Amino acid sequence: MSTGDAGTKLVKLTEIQGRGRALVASQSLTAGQVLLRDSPLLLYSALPLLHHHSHHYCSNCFRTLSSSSSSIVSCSSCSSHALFCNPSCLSLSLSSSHSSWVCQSLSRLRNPPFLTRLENRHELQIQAQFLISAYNLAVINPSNFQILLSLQGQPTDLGSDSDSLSLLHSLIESLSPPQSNFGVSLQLTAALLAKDKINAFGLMEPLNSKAERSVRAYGIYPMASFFNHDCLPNACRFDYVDALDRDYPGNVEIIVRVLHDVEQGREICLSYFPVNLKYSERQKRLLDDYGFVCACDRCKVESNWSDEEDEVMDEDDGGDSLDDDYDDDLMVGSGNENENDNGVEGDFPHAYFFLKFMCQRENCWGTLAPLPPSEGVTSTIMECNVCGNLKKGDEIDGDAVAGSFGMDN
Ligand SMILES: C[S@@+](CC[C@H](N)C(=O)[O-])C[C@H]1O[C@@H](n2cnc3c(N)ncnc32)[C@H](O)[C@@H]1O
Repeated sequence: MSTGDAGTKLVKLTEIQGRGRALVASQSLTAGQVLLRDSPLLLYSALPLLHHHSHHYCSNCFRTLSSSSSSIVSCSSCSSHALFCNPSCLSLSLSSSHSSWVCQSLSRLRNPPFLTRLENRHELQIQAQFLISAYNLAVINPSNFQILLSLQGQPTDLGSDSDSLSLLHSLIESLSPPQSNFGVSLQLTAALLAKDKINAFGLMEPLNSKAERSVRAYGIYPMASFFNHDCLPNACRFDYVDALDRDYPGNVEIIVRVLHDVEQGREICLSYFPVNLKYSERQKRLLDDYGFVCACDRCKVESNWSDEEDEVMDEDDGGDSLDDDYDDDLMVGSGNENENDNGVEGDFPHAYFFLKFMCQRENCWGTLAPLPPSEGVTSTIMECNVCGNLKKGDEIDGDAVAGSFGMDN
């Protein structure tokens, strides 16, 4: 686990009543500042077991393999199912994520009778790959496995799908995981799946011509797992999968940056999904997937909205979008008596957040954060954490944004 500046912890772990463990700023932070760089405890593929993709990734670092590269090597046992950028990725992986048990287990899952049980069940195939990585971690790195077990998530968080749990556990048992101090049990499998459900981050495919980005791999990050959720977050996370041109050593690290200045002692929160989702959807996802009722400032305001107002968030393109007309109606001075000092209507005080921090590219819905400050001076360039777009961010008054309702400055 690593934090932003060399040797300096910019966030500290604390306990907040009703929210569990949380990360708070241990000093004041400047907009765009990197407060955390985190490497995964474990990583696993988001692709189905038998995928027919035109391109492949390194099974160790998940970098795209270029067909013209002469350094690509494969696992001698499962050959083209596990390719690696170069011999060092291969040798690292053979003693860690692609141990002989993982290799044999994935090979068995790709064939009957295992595959038959998982056929057309994409989600179960991904969960099976997670469980193989997790039971492998228990053997190759017991202390990291212990950290995984200490993360939030109890079997009860899995909901009522006991059939999937039984199926996945019986698959794992029949793959005979190697002996570890933790054993193999239905309770452990259920606990692991709950940790995964609550804490996994998706590493996205870089945006290409497709309108939607897909997930390439999932990772569980020891420190980033402590960020709580807010529907108007003050930080967002970036990954730079396949990036070549950055000061960025790992392909699978995640980097968290603050959106605006944050004072010492403030909790740092991410949004667990795109910020444009409407109130009812956010509440449902947070309750179903994360087991809590969100009472953030934005939810308090939107809980008073009528169904029609909430629905407007979901109109246009048939998606979960804040449509352009809606922006105009609510943001430009309309002479409404509920306007506050910033010219923002009283029933939509977070309008500035959307203008300043939501990517306006079609179907993107990413969050914009300033590039890291240089010598303490905030950058005027905003970077989208989904599409990577860079845009000049000074058209909107930053003080008005920070001063608007629900934002900590
Ligand atoms: C990724 S973990 C975050 C760290 C967690 N608080 C812990 O103690 O490890 C997600 C869990 O934190 C809790 N949580 C996150 N955001 C919250 C919020 N805004 N209000 C209450 N609980 C929250 C929920 O239990 C959720 O399932």
